[in-house]
Amino acid sequence: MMIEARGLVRTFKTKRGPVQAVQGVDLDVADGEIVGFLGPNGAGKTTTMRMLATLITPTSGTATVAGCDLAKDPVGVRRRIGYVPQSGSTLPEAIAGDEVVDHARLYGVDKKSAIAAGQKLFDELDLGGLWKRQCKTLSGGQRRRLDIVMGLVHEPKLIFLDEPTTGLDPQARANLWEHIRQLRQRGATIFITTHYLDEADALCDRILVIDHGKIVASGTPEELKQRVSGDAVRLNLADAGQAPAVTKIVELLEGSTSFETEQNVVSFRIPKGGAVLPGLLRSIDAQGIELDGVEVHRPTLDDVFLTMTGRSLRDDSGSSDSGGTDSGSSDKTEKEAVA
Ligand SMILES: Nc1ncnc2c1ncn2[C@@H]1O[C@H](COP(=O)(O)OP(=O)(O)OP(=O)(O)O)[C@@H](O)[C@H]1O
Repeated sequence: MMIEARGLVRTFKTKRGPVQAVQGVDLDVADGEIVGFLGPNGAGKTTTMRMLATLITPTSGTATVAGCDLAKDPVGVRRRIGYVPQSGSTLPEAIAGDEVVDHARLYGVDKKSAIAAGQKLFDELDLGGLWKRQCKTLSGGQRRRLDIVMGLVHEPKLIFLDEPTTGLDPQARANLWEHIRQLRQRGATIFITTHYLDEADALCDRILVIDHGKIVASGTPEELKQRVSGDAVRLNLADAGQAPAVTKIVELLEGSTSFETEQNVVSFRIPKGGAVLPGLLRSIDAQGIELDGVEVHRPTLDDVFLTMTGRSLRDDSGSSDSGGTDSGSSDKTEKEAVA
């Protein structure tokens, strides 16, 4: 197991009283997995990740990360991980390449290897030609990719990525996905938070959903989608008058729920909609009822979210870095802690 956490709790003291950001999280991440950590704003994702990356200490609970005990050997954990914070980790005045090399050297990489590894990553993440640029002159997307280079340059076996694709254009996102897949192929384990559900769906082997500081669901994207809502089926009837008869047939199907009729359309949800369809069509046909069309929609991760948390993840938070937390002030802490 690359990460094994039990009962992780983190409470923040604030002027308005304690904030229970993480309230007893158990999680396991196997070697070589890409695990997506999803949840609405303020759910506790960043706090959990920062605990696992040794940047803040848990109020209680235990964890083994990359083979080292989080409490007893935080230095061992730090040496084996890469962490790309939401808020970025480069200094505006610094030269991009220098930042990368300095960062790698903190992890014991010699200068020559650090330059070679850094420049290779620059090429792979479309930063070619920017090695000597001051960080503040880079575009937002370039700076984000520079953050990612910083997290990868020392070739960690476990990589924490906190919303790595926020602020990237679609092409850069796709490029980063490809890169993440390659990292996994080389044996790395990836723990990633994202607000983009399509990203989680396409990239992650497994997804953990957190809400109000607690894990509320865990599974492959496919399992989660099946478990929560089932497929949505819409039957277009040639004659709206047949809707009650069709509804009766549909209600008899095992696992069918959420029946709705709107004029000549009967809709419902059912697990594995594609598999029940042939039998259903035969039953409808046997009663002499004519259909104009049938649609089956697989549930999306957003459906999962809505069912699990009562909130949609598809809000506008992906388009800004706000998130409402202390991302500005955490910058320094993260840099110091890693150093
Ligand atoms: N340093 C802090 N001091 C006080 N409260 C904090 C601190 N850091 C986080 N919190 C609070 O803890 C809760 C969880 O925050 P966290 O940043 O972990 O959520 P998140 O799931 O990462 O959210 P987002 O998607 O917006 O980044 C929030 O209510 C947040 O305001």
